[in-house]
Amino acid sequence: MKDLGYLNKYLLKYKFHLIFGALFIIIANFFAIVPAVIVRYAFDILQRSYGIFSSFEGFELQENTIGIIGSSIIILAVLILASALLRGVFLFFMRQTIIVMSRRIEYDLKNEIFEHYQTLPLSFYRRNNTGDLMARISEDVSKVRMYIGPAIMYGINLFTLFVMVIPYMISINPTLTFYSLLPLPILSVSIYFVSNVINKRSTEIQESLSGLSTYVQEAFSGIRVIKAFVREEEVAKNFETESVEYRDRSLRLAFVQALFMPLIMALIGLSVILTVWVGSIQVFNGEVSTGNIAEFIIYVNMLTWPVTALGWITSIIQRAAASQRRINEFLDTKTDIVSKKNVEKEIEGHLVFDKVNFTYPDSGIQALKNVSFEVKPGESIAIVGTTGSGKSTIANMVCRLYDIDNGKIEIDHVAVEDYNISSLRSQIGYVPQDVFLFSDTIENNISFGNRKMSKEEIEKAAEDADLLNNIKDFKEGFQTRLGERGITLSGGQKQRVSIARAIAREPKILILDDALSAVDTKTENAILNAMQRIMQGRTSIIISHRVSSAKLADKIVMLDDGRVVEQGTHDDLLNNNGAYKELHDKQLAGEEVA
Ligand SMILES: Nc1ncnc2c1ncn2[C@@H]1O[C@H](COP(=O)(O)OP(=O)(O)OP(=O)(O)O)[C@@H](O)[C@H]1O
Repeated sequence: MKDLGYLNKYLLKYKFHLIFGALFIIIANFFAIVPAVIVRYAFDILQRSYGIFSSFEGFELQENTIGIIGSSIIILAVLILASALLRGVFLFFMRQTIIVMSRRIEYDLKNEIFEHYQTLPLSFYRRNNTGDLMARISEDVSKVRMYIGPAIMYGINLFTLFVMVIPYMISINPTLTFYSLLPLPILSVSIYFVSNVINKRSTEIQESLSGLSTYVQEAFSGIRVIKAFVREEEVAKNFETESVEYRDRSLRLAFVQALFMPLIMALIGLSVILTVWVGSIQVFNGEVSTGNIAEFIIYVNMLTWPVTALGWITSIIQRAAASQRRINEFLDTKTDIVSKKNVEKEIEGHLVFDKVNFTYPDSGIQALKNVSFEVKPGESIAIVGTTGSGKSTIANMVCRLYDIDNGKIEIDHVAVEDYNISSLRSQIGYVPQDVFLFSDTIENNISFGNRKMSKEEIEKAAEDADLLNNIKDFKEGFQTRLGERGITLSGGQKQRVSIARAIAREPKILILDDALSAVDTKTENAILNAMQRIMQGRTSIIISHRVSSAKLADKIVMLDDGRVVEQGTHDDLLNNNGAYKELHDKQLAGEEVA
């Protein structure tokens, strides 16, 4: 319950919805009670009039009596209709205030969680899988909404109806009240247990369903591999196993759900029987009228749903509390990547790594060991090395996606931790190793870093990334959609869109993390030459496996197992006859053979 306290700020925000909602519930309940009282009057009028009617047996006056009784009943019927109508109007207002409030809070909460997600560091995303992140923002928020909406609404309804009806019933006859309400607590407790079983089974079904959809999604994403390895039959068999589990769980749920209504009906029936039985005895004792029995039956029916709802509300609140606890867990996770001094300035791009050590927090792998190098503004540096030697880690450090263990990383003599993070990142153009493009147009993908880019700027970026000719070949040019419902680019084309996106924002530091691995050496050289213009006046970090990319850089750093083993110009390193020369000769020989 404590966890749900987090939502109080939202309830406060929408307090007027809540207050008016409660008011409308009270008014609607008032109009629900009125017909019961009218029915009692009608019954009593009928009973008394029957005596008068019989005494006029054989007289003309008997006809008139029928007329008088008939018109009184019609008036009462019109009053009942009017009450029902007014009740309906106020029930409409009740939902329009409280359910609307719950939908607004749901919207606010989703936005709050999403915005919070965006502030969290990469390590958070490595610890938690996407499914978990999605579940909290969709399923958990929906469960919480059930508390803010239906649970609160039916809770207030139950409370006001009890306060209004039960004292009134007791004032008429306490004994009859006791017997007619006797089955209701049993109803409430049974509903609580039944709805708990329903919830448990629904959750199981949800899990099966998400397992099933993850399986289908992966099967279709990897359809090429499945077909190439002729695994269709096995995949279909696995799908069937998952489906069978889903079907069986659904059937188990259907069984419990089928119990729900009969249980309610049986207990209501019991209440009615008790009311009629105990009521009749009291009519004979002269303690109540027959009208009172009719009135009590209506009250019992009126109280049944709220009492049923009590069990249901309790289980909704429990589930909402569990969901809110999970949401709070994420909301309480704060990013540890915060700026120390919030320095916001235009950088020139003087980058210094000084004895930097870094260990990935989740894997415990020390990816950088005592790494030192310097790049002057406008210079280019190539970082080469074997797989897993720590090249991409250097890019992560410059963008401050992680904080280093010790040592110093400075840009323009200011430690990276002191920069305002958004300001720093917005001046860096990063082409990651695993290209990620959005399912959007090519134009929007290129202008992603700065939506206010002009058409000319976007075209220029595409030209510099050697992409313009490809785009011109597409029927819709820059408006061509990529991804699921669009076209599929080749690996090299994707890399070039990613490069265009990075250079379009005119960054001060440009990082190409193995950005040309999917293009041939000829295209690689063409792109790098075209990029000379862009790289001018910018600090460029070119991370590569290939010596052909590295040799264009002003300086080369050779990494091995997280350590700098050599650094200098291409010629220096060739003269050194060390690891770089060895890599160079190997790749040259490879190219000649090819
Ligand atoms: N996010 C991460 N969490 C934990 N460990 C990581 C993470 N990223 C990389 N590592 C580990 O850190 C080491 C350096 O990885 P890095 O990606 O920097 O290598 P790389 O030189 O770029 O390799 P490649 O050329 O294959 O891309 C590797 O041993 C890798 O397993």
